[in-house]
Amino acid sequence: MEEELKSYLQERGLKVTTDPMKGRCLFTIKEFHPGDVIISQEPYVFVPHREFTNSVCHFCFAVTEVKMCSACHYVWYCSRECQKLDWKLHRLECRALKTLEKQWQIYVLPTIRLNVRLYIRRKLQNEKVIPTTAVDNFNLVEALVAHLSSIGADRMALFYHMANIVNNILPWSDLQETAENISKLEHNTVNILDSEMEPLGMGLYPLIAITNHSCVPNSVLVFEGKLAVIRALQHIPRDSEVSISYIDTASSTMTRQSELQERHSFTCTCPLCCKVDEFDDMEEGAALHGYHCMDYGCNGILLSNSADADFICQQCGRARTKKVDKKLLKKMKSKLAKARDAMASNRNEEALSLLMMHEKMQRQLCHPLSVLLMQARDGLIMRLMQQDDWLEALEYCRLTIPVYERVYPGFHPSLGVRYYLCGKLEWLAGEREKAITLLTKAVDVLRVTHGSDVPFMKDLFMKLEKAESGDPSTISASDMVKLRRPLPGASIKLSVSELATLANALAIEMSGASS
Ligand SMILES: C[S@@+](CC[C@H](N)C(=O)[O-])C[C@H]1O[C@@H](n2cnc3c(N)ncnc32)[C@H](O)[C@@H]1O
Repeated sequence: MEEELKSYLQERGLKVTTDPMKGRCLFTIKEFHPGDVIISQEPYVFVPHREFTNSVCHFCFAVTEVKMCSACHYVWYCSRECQKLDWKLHRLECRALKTLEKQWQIYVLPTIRLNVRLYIRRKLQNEKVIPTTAVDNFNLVEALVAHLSSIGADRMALFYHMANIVNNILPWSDLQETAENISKLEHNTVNILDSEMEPLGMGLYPLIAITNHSCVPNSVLVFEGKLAVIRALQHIPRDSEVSISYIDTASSTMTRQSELQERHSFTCTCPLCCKVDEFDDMEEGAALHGYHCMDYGCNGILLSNSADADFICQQCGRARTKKVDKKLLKKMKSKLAKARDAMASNRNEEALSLLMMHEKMQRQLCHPLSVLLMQARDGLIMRLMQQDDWLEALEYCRLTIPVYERVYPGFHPSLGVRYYLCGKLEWLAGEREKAITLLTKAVDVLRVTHGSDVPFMKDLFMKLEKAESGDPSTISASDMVKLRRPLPGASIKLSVSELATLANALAIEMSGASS
């Protein structure tokens, strides 16, 4: 099988090498050009995220009307075809889930299902019920990193608890092996994103998982349904390492480094991370996470040379004292708390107006290129779009463009998707020329990241063509997909709410055991 894999990769201009720091690496043995597909793979196992359980087909990952499996009530399909295609695997899963004792039913979370499916798929491949190929076999899963030695005792206890849940669903599973697999899944599973880079679910792609991370990657991971595709973002000469980004790169070097260490158990030494102590890197961090100059006409970056010193604008020399900021921060916290209260009791108008006030205060505090401000505006755009307030959403969307251009430079899917959204909003606002400019920019970026053949791109090409010909039906309200915050493209951890549910279950079980 190893030889088969080698020749599979060779045919695609690739090879696997090993590096003492990174482990396995994916290398090119031919050159690739921007937009070229480097490698693609169907998932070994995959499940939708909890919030999409009943809006995404559990087999083809289409976001559409789905029907529940009437036997287990856990799995949903868009058609009889999808149900049939999944049946070999789901048959065992279905039998296990429908006989599951009631007290265990609430723990059938996506991460647990992923493990259950991993077990079943391996069993079925061992029994030759499901065929194996060079790129679809459990050996590839076995070769993935698990970082068991760097897992803390608390986390390991949680993995064993999860393994216990899996064992209640599949009594023939092995506790230790499942706990180790959970760690493996944590380090290698990726978020499956839709074309607008919205996370729909998670999948394990053992071949794709050989690709290492860089904060300045030469490639990008995108999805066509559940098919994972790695595309070149630039010219990649032969004998180069293929890299993708595991995280949202819109953050300072220190933030990126701690996220990579915490979530992926390594220290990044990419060209951007190597600059960690340099002045340029500090300035960049201060723009992304720092304060606005007290002269609101000045866009200088503020730096402080000690913990209790004022911040000094590097452009005009004005100082910003921390005392003033404390007051403003207190006001902002209170607005945010009130907005959350309003959201919790569905007082949406009130929540929106509080969030707008909060954003205004944030403008006084944050540098115009701040990612915090950008994220707050993304949240507002989403809320305004949910209320079909296209004009107000456009105002905020325009403000985010320079920040997106800075934090997602070059061919970045998030930038392309943002140009697309802003272009659609400009069209709805009657700004034809601006819309065409933005849709053209979207095409330029997304053609490289997504390729030209996917339905999403065909739709964009058609919209641009219609806009250029002045067709009034180019974009309508139904084209406005509700925006959520894009998540990084690679690797998942258990979500906070999943962890809370499981930790709670663990506490209950332990108190039960001791009484
Ligand atoms: C999805 S795997 C990538 C393939 C991995 N190198 C292997 O041998 O299977 C992720 C793991 O690879 C390693 N890794 C990825 N990118 C790295 C980098 N830039 N520097 C050091 N280690 C890295 C880390 O151990 C990380 O947890």
